[in-house]
Amino acid sequence: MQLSHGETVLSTHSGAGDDGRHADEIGHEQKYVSMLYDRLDDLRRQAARRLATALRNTGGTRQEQSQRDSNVGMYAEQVDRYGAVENGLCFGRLDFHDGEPLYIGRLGIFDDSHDYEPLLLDWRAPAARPFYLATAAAPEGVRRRRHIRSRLRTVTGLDDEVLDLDAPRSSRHEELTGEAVLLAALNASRTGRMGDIVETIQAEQDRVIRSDLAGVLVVQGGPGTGKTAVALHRAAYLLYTYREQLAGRGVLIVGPNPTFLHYISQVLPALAETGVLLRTVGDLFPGVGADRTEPDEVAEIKGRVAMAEVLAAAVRDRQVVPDEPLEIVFDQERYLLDPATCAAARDRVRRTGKVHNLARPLFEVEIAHALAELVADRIGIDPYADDPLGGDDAPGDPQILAEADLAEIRRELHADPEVRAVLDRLWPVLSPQRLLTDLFGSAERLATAAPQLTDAERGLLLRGPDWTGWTEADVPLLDEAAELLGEDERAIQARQERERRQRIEYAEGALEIARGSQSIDLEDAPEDEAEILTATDLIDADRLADRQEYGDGLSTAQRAAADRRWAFGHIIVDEAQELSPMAWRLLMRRIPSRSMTLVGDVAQTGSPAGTAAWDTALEPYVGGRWRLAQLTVSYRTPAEIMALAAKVLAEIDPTLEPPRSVRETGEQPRDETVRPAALAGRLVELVRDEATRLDDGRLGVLVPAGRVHELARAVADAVADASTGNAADLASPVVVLTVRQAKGLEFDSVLVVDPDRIVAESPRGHRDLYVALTRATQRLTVLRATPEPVSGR
Ligand SMILES: Nc1ncnc2c1ncn2[C@@H]1O[C@H](COP(=O)(O)OP(=O)(O)OP(=O)(O)O)[C@@H](O)[C@H]1O
Repeated sequence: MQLSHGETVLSTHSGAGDDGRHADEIGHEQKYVSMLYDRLDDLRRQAARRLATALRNTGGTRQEQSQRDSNVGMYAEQVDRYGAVENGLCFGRLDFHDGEPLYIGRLGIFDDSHDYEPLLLDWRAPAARPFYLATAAAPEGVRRRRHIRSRLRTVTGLDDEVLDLDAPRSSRHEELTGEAVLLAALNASRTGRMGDIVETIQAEQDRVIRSDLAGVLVVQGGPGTGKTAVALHRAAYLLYTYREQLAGRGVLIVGPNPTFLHYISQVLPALAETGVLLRTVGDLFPGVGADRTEPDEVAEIKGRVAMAEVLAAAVRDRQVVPDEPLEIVFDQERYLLDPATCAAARDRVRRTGKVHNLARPLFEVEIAHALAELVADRIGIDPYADDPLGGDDAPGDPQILAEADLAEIRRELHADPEVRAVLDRLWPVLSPQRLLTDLFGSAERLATAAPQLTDAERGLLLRGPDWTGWTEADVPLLDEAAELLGEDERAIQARQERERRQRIEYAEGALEIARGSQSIDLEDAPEDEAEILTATDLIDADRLADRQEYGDGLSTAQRAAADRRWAFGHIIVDEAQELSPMAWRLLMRRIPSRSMTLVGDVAQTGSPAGTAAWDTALEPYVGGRWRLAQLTVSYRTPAEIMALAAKVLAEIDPTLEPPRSVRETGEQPRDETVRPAALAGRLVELVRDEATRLDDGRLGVLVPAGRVHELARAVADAVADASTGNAADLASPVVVLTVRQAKGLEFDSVLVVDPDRIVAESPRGHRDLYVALTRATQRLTVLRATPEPVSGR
């Protein structure tokens, strides 16, 4: 392994075979690290004990219950947090020219017997920053940066960098920190799950991670520059730095697909942050699972911003004025409600500016009023007469009496089933689902609501009568419709019930944690403590859930997930270039403060509805008020592979610069061409061959979408444990995916099959190929079925 660039540090490695001095140093660090683990154990026991006590406390006033509930949440979270940092608790040490050394780790531990001196600094604390930023040229007072390697609780090695321009240099790399540890991490076999990079965050990444909370930050970077890693560490950093501000509102991370979310799902828990909500856009309409797929061209139309107008028109279209007078039988008499009356009622209600469902009661009043006048006419009540009932002896004010009669008639009309049926026809209460189902199920409705689309486009939107379910592109439309319609009571009640169920789940989780702590701690807990811990059995999840209702939002993520109108404290979008204009609208509604981090690469846009320029996507929401950070170094893709990918990038846009690879492998990508009929056979041979070289790593086979079933079957027949599809198990040694499914993922070795077809399959085909070619950390093989070169189109 060679480095692509130079560096100004001295790197010494200690481990097996090291001299006595290193052994002493390892022994010294081991002592310190063991002391930290003892403290961690104390903290964990203390939190478990407090959780048990809080759980045992029942009764009291609502306010007391609420206080206890927040304690339950807080201690449960602490138990979680202390458990999460078990691996690699302390990974760094800074020695300064003056003063005491600082140890850096996954969380802060303080010495309560010595004025709360830090024993271990949280990596996110400002004082820990030189660990990531100090260089020989700008050492920030640091003399030596030490990476402490460990397995479980044992220190296994040390990597030191002396930040001294005059020190002997072991490499030429100018910009890397913790080079040896970094390269070890980059060369390690992939596991199918993303790991954290907290030990080796690089300076340009650190600046993004610690950028201010406010405003929109766009992080643009080529493949493998660590955008996803940075996005996740930024979430952890923001929660640490702005905990007060974010705890109640929560942080949402949006990713491109469920496989990707699964791939990254371990990172934040390993950083002891569990409260972040990970979702795809398709998950963001509570109660709807977007599990159907549809052709790209349909998704593209649904993603257009014009769909907002289409939906608004579709709602207006449901506020009906009949062509003919409507006959209503009330109290055995026939009445005719004429179109002009309906139109006047509709216009008056529209003018109030209320959204459709919330305006329906106003429309009811208008129509009941009009009908009541017809009824009054017939039975001879004259609201304007002095004595509407005509009797000389009628007591009281005749006008008041007339109004009372009219009000009574209106009430009866209101309750009358026939009148209600008319109201439902003229101004139906609609759910977003109903509006969309009716719209996409009717050519006439589409023609009325979407004159700006062509016949062919409307034809693409039209669904057959037995269509059920929703696609990802439907979700922003449902959300838009919900805004236009307003929520009716039933939806609110259903949501409250869902929230209650989630509180029960949360409470069950808290009880599990308490019981788990009980079994860990009982061995060495004094007897009375064991008493306290077993008290958790007395509380059931249902009761705890009821108490949570008045709690302070410790299940923020769950509450946010169930509430369409939740306003988050911060939103991070990964692969943000894939969002359609309608998806942007949805997300912006979830973040009125516009505190967002958007990471992506406009050169990798695969979705036809996605964006090719950040300013176009953001203009409608923040104008030009967003800041851009660029990541320029690729940690994933070795230089040899990047050189090949760069040719495809030039096809996409010759002005775009590929990222600089941080390393070379010395192995050129393989390129093979076979006759089309021989492709599947040769693929199987290559997969078998690669599988033997994999060691413990993973092979990704990336194929054209149009051939995925056929080629996945061929691979599955040839090797055991191959996985494929939207729910592919990335831990399998061999995974067969389309490029879309492989977005954001990486493998030790990658086989790109039939690149020409990948390019031909979509208008963004070159971008797809660029993504495919940049997924490998070690080896790349391109298998073609045509004689054309990869970049030759
Ligand atoms: N500072 C770092 N230390 C160790 N590993 C790193 C570092 N930065 C990035 N990596 C690793 O490089 C790989 C690529 O990172 P990541 O997936 O975040 O890149 P990306 O920019 O999101 O790529 P893509 O655009 O292809 O989705 C990952 O394995 C990640 O862990």
